[in-house]
Amino acid sequence: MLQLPDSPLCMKTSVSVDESYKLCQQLTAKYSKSFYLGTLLMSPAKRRAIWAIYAWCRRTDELVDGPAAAMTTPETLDLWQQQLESIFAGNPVDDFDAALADTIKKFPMDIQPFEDMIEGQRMDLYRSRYQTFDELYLYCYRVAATVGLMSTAVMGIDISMNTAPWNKNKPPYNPIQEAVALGIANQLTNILRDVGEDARRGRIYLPLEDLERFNYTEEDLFKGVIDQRWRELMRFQIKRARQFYVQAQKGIHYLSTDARFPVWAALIHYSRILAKIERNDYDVFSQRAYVPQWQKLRSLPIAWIRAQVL
Ligand SMILES: CC(C)=CCC/C(C)=C/CC/C(C)=C/CC/C(C)=C/COP(=O)(O)OP(=O)(O)O
Repeated sequence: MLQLPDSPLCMKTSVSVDESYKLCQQLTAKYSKSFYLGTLLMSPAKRRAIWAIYAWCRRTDELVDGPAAAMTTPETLDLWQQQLESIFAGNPVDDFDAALADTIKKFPMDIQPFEDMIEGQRMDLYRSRYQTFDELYLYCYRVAATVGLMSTAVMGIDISMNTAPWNKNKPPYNPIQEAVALGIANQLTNILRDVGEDARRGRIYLPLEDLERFNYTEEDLFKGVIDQRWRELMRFQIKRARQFYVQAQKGIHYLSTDARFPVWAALIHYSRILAKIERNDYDVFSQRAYVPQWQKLRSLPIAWIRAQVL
């Protein structure tokens, strides 16, 4: 279980910045093997920054999704927000924060996506249904697109992609919409993969308006009914997620050269989960759409080629 301070603002970091990065690295490697491998393809400075961001996001998520989540109240998130402000003011509170405070100094970024992510976790505290796709989009924006914005600030953009002679006076194109789209696509994929697991916790992330459109009820979902209505509903959801992947792809060549390969690798890997759901005939109730390690490895050369030519 992750260590979260009881009374965060009273604590002080007891480790050096390097040790703090090490803690963030270990946490990243422990919780997300493939994400961690992706960061190894980046320059040392950027990869450390991504570990610091990942550690903060994971700890935020853990507050409402982890083993101690039953103890989390809105006040816990208020304290977490204050701790965030303290990090941004250059006063790290606990041992993981020192790395993030250093990252913010080296890669200037806005506090807004971090605050938005806390708001997203707050939604998980009081909501277990989303009526419309717009409502779900807001949730996905807060818990996942924010990660895209934070990471893009670290990965940086490639000025040479942006400076045709006739564009010299224009600011370089920053692929913010595309970064947001990848976060949304990833989160929608996650939601589709985890329908069964979420239902067992009484949660439905699929918009209820979509259930209604395909004449599929909440009760059907809790029973795990797989029929023509369900398959049509899932086809619709998968198509929507893929549209966000397509939008995201268009932004990758604006990123700095060393970031393109890991981002392509992550995009290909995550979108494969959708194909896996199709291959499982849309059964997301009794099996988890899982992409085996050898398939992840197989997509690396494809990702590499795309990063060079697209
Ligand atoms: C495309 C452009 C221009 C930039 C890229 C910007 C990036 C990196 C976007 C990706 C953002 C991202 C990683 C969002 C997180 C989404 C998500 C659903 C994470 C799931 O995390 P885990 O819960 O650890 O997943 P697993 O359960 O699959 O391990």
